[in-house]
Amino acid sequence: MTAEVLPTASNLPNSQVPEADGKYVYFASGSKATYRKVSEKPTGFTSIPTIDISEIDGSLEARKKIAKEIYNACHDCGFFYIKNHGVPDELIGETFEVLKRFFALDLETKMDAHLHKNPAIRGYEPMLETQNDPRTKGDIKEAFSMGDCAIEPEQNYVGRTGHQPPPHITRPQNIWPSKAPWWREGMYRYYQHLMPLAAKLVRIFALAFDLDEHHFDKDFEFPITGMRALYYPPTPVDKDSASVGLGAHADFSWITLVGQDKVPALEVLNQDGIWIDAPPIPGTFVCNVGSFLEHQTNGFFPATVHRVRNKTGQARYSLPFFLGPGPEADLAVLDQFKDKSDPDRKYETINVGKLYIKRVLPARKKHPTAIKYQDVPEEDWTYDMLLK
Ligand SMILES: O=C(O)CCC(=O)C(=O)O
Ligand SMILES: [Fe+2]
Repeated sequence: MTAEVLPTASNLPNSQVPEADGKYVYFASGSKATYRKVSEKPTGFTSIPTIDISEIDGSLEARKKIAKEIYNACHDCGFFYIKNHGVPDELIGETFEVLKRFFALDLETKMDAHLHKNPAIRGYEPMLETQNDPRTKGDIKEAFSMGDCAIEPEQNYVGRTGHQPPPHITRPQNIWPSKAPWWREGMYRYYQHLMPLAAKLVRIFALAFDLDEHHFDKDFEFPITGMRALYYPPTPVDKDSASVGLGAHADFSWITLVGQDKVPALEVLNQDGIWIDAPPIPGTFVCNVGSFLEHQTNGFFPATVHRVRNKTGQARYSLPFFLGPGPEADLAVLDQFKDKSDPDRKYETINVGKLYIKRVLPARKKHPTAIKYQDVPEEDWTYDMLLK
């Protein structure tokens, strides 16, 4: 699934965007803009499978069955829904109520936790602050991100890892609004349920690859996580308008688990350049492969491109949970994928922390961390720049 690379979108006047003739679709890949040709004879996926994982704690045989289904879905589509995942519906419903309450707060209360105040580039982001698609004015959404932090007590670092946090981590990687303590509580309640579910899925992936179930445990001992609360106001979307909630992109994760409230807006790009809807299905999370897992499978599991366009006239809320290996992990292509899939790919081992920083810093050029290190050449960037 390689994309045809054309001139970057930012260099093109709108009238010349190749997508306008219906033959190409545009998306962001890493920090680059690129296009995919729309197939004349479609053969790609037309819907996203739903996988029942009720037996995720069951017998080895039952878990291998789930693993097989996930394997097929990841190869065919890069996306799948999971149902019977064990996270209570009430908890999910309550969490979305907390999201609505948070985004309805006055700007000043939210800006107290603006992500420019945090070196790890987490916290609150007001409307139009990111721009996944350079042809637009920016992404029409508000967001709040938090994630792994070795020293926030809620994350029980010592209990989970059996050792003390690294001594160089002296300040929290998350930032919270001082006037809304219930926000931190609500986000953590959900996080505490998603984290163990994500860990179980990592073991299912090991089974899917016919590896020891614990094969990836070391890389995920204290993984990089990101949880991003999102609010998309309704936007007018017509054929000629490029207005989007979140521009087309592939995720920078190993896997992502997205909780969606009731309003549909997520669209997934298939191999033919056709957008397939991924509406909310009650009681499910929609999951997708991110670029780390794509790398380890040599592209056999694609990090499928997706975008959000809220055309419904209603407010939409969603809550992706991004899981990646720990920053120290070095990811090689798994042996079984070396002769499969994309022959042009390089099999080099990638370091998670190094790749992570290369992805997040260029996307936030005005962030104080990006400014602080602007004269440092990219090859010298380290993950620890986000911790100081
Ligand atoms: O809002 C959604 O449904 C998906 C969000 C997403 O793709 C992302 O944050 O990477
Ligand atoms: Fe995404």
